[in-house]
Parts: sequence; structure tokens; C-alpha cells
Amino acid sequence: MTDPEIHKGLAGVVVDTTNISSVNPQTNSLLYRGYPVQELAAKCSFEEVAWLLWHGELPTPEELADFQKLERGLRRMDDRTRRALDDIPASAHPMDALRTAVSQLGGMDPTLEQPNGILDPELNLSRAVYLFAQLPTIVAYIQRRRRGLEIVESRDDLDYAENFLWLTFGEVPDDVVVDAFRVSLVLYAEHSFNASTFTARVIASTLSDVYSAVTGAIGALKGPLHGGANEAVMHAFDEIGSADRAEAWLDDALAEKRKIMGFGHRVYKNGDSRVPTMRASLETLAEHYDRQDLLDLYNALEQAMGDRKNIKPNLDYPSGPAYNLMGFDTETFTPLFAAARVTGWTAHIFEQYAANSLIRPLSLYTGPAERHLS
Ligand SMILES: CC(=O)SCCNC(=O)CCNC(=O)[C@H](O)C(C)(C)COP(=O)(O)OP(=O)(O)OC[C@H]1O[C@@H](n2cnc3c(N)ncnc32)[C@H](O)[C@@H]1OP(=O)(O)O
Ligand SMILES: O=C([O-])CC(=O)C(=O)O
Repeated sequence: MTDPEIHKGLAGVVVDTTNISSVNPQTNSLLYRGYPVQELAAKCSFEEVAWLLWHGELPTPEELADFQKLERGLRRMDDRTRRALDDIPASAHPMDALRTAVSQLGGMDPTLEQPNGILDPELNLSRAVYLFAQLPTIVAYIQRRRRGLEIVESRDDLDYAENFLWLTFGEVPDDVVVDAFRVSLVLYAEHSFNASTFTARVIASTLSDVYSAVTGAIGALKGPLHGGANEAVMHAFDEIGSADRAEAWLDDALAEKRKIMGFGHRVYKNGDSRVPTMRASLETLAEHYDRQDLLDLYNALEQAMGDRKNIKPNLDYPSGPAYNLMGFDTETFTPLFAAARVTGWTAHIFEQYAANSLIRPLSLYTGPAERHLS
């Protein structure tokens, strides 16, 4: 009998269909429900993109107004969530705190216990909207607590992106900063069967609940080969210090066989479709904050990596320094990714429930042959 073909890391394996987004490395395109992500980033609020991912169509003006009203009414953090967060050491990684908070929200949702409470599509949409509204409050609070600052309450006159920045910094920055932040959220929202989304789908496929699936997805996103890379990019920039040191730093890192964070991608081999849009936002921010030095370092490392390995940046490469310029702590970068991606995760969880098959692949056993206790 010949051994089955092994697909390590499921590389190249098509495991299911999806109508949420398409990643096409040949044309270097990314479509959300058919719309190019660049067009959505140029023209849509993050609320509109969230709606599109969940419902398949952009909202009408009335639907958008109702959704915005609903979202604004769900932003306040429950005292029990606050207590759960306060119980975690402030030194813990924000992704650990966020993962705990989402899990705790699941424990506080009594509707999960209703008949069909886990799978009811209407309840699940409400849960997705609730998580969408809550994550900025939670992520902002985690950063403020780490800085020894008091919580800031949401403002109903602000949209999602503005309010997220307000909650974090206690002020709404200039429009160019808000816009760069909104663009990052749109670009991070969805990316087909990436590791965290697949994790969410695996969990949903057991007919477990939305909160469990999102909690698991947060765990998967934390790793530096996935979402954790946006933080790792900034750590690398801190290590390098300035553009003139990029080449030497890279040579040392490659000699030590280190992975260069923010470069490479499982699907895109000729560059990530989202990078030009995020890079343009980074450029605007660098100009706004008068930080050409950061852009120089960005360009120098990209150039050196291209020369030596011909490997291109992924979205985490421009997002890391962009979030740094906006004033976020490095440890908050991956939670920002999670707050954006909760839209894509939940859309995929709904899709999984709607046409479910338990996800359970096979493995080729390579351990000891059958043996017996004497
Ligand atoms: C938004 C996102 O989540 S995007 C991904 C974010 N993650 C990162 O930025 C982490 C750094 N990048 C990586 O580790 C990888 O590129 C991954 C995990 C993203 C993709 O990995 P894979 O598809 O498995 O690529 P694979 O590992 O086969 O790479 C092919 C070759 O390029 C090398 N390579 C790929 N990425 C990098 C990198 N960032 N630094 C150095 N070498 C790299 C590999 O070592 C491998 O070389 P080899 O053939 O000599 O062994
Ligand atoms: O698609 C992937 O493997 C990783 C990625 O870029 C994302 O999740 O945005």
C-alpha cells in the first residue's frame, strides 16, 4: 500500500467553498463579497464593510443608520468584563487579556442555553454585532490599564474608527490619522481561510458556539507567523534603529536563520494585495508626524529583503509602523487586528454553520508498530 500524500500545513489544499472573500495571488487581488478591498478601503466606513461581510451586500442608508445606532448602544463594557480584565496582571499580553474577555462574554450570554441557542442565525448575528461593538472598548481599556490610565467612556457622536481612537487616547486625532486607522481595519477585516479563520471554522464545525470559535481564533491570531507579526515588525524596527543599519541587521538575522517578520505569505508569493494601500497610509502618517526616518527604515529593510531573498512584505509590515505612529503600544497591534478580523471570523462561522461538516482530517501514523505490555 502506498503512503497517502501529506500536505504539511494544509498548503495548497482546498478544504471548502466560501462566498465571503477571494484571495487571488495570480491577479494579486482580494475581493470581499466581490468588491476589491482597495475600493472598500477608499470609500467605505468600517461599519459598512462589517455589514457587507455578514450580509453579502452593502447596507442601504436606512440599514446603515439602524446598524450604527445599534452598534453605538452596545459599546459600554459590562462591569463583570471589567472585573475579569482587572484580575489579569497588567503585564500580561493584551491578546491573552482579550482572549479571556471574549470567553467571559460567552459565559455571560444566557441565550446560549436556549433551545437552539447556539445555532440560531438571528442570535448569532446579534452576538457578532455585540463582539464588534465590544472589542474596541476592551482593547482600548487593556492598553490604558497597562499605561495606568482610567477607562474612557464611548461617545455616541463618533463612528466606529473615531470612537476606537477616542477610547484609547482620550482624544480624536486629525482626520488623516482616523482615515489611516479606518483603512487598516478594512484591510484586516477578512482573508479567506487564514489560520485564525480556519480555527474558528474548525470550532464552529463541532457545533460549538460563536464565542468559543472567536476565542480560539484569537489564540491562533496571536502567533508571530500570523497576526503577531505586526508586533514583531515593530520589535525588529526597534532593534534595527535606523535605515543605515537595516542591511547589516538583516544579514545577521538571515545568517541566524531567523524569520523576518512582516515578510512572506502562504498564498501571495508576489506581494500581498493589501500592502500598497496600507503603505500609502503609512506614508501619509509619516508625513503627518514628520517621521521620514521611520519610512526610510521601512524602505531600507524592504529593499534589502528583496535583494537577498526576493520575499515581499505582507500587510503586517506597513501596519506595524502605522500603528506605532498612531500612538498604540506595540503589544496592542495584534488586538487591533483581532478587533477588525472579528467581522471576517463571524461571517465564516455563520457560513460554516449554514453548510456544516465536521472538520476532521486524517493523519499518517509514524509511531511505534503495535506492541504489548508484558
Ligand atoms: C496578516 C498575516 O498573517 S500575513 C503572515 C504574517 N507572518 C509573518 O510575517 C511571519 C514571517 N513569515 C513567515 O514565517 C512565512 O512567510 C509564512 C509563515 C507567513 C508563510 O510561510 P510558508 O508559506 O510556509 O512559506 P515557506 O516557509 O514555505 O517559505 C518558503 C521559503 O521562504 C523562506 N521565507 C518565507 N518567509 C520568510 C521570512 N519572513 N523570512 C525569512 N525567510 C522566509 C522560508 O524560510 C523558505 O525558505 P527555504 O525554502 O529555504 O526553506
Ligand atoms: O491569509 C493568511 O494566511 C494570513 C493573512 O494574510 C491574513 O489572515 O490576513
